[in-house]
Amino acid sequence: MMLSVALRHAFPGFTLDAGFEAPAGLTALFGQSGSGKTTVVNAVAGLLRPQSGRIAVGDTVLTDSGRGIFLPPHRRGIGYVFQEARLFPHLTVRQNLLYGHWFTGRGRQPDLPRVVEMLGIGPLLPRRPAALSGGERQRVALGRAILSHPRMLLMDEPLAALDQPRKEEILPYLERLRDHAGLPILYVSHSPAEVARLATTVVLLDRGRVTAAGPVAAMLSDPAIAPLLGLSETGAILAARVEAQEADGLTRLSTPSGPLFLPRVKADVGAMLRLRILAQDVMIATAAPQGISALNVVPVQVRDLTPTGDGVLVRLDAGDQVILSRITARSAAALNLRPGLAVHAVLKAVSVAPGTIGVSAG
Ligand SMILES: Nc1ncnc2c1ncn2[C@@H]1O[C@H](COP(=O)(O)OP(=O)(O)OP(=O)(O)O)[C@@H](O)[C@H]1O
Repeated sequence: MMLSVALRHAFPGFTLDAGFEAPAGLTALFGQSGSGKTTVVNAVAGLLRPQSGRIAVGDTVLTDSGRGIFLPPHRRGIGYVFQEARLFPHLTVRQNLLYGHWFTGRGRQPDLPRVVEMLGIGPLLPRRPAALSGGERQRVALGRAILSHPRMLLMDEPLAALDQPRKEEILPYLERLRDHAGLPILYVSHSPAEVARLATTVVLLDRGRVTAAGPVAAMLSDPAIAPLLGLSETGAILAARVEAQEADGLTRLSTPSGPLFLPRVKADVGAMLRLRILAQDVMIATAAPQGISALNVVPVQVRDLTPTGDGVLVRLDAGDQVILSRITARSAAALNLRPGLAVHAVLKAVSVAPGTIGVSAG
């Protein structure tokens, strides 16, 4: 199942001219304020009829200006999750969950037990929304969206109204949805950390146009693209496998370029993790450093150097993965860094914050 979007719509002073494809998994629509994210979301939802364009999910055409097709919002089969969970206050959680199903279930059995289990909301079923925390409400809203048997999910900044602990509570459920729902999820976000943790595909919008799109690891490790998310947030993601929980509180991970050690990660041995390593937290050493406190020294090879605002972004090949490092131009010159040079990337164990570790499928 794939969402494909091609749109052109001109407002006075702003033209959206955007096309992208969102496969099953989570596609993050990322861009500055005013770049056109909401306009895309409204067009996909059927709240905006574009002057020209085509939007389809799999074989189902939602909008096709050429053929005069424009399905109304309630016939699009889209499950929505907004910033604020819009639950019915007078209904219990169970009734809220089944509400969408009554309208769109089309006779199918609701898969309530499976969804309740996936979202961990069993104990909440008899309660009303007023008796839930913000994070719990958002989990119920996710459940309601899934139980409406949608073709796709549309999430517009679903975590923006939550504080950090509440966000942490929801993220694992979003990961499960991403990996197990088998649906395209179009996810609007302002947050590079959320994109790095959740996205399978990233679509970058700038002034109404798609400036880059592709798989998350490639997008976040591309020195021409990554800084568009904000230079201080630039960082590659690495896939790693949990190898062991060690006695001194560290977790040993394996990557194609060797082991990594992190403060205890709550994950089972064998689990695959997605690590985010900010470019500003990576130092480069031309010789294997001795007598330093950093635990993680990874042998890498310089692929290229890209000047950025106030420094140089160095792309480092680590096995078949990429690490980005941001250093000063002076350091790059002093180390005589050049493509092909074998060096060591020094990562501080603390540079991988718990909030940016995600579990991913495969
Ligand atoms: N109905 C409208 N009439 C005129 N201009 C509009 C209309 N809707 C949106 N725009 C303009 O289109 C541009 C893109 O707006 P949009 O809300 O899609 O951006 P956004 O990326 O979602 O921004 P934000 O992150 O701030 O929500 C803005 O310049 C906005 O003023």
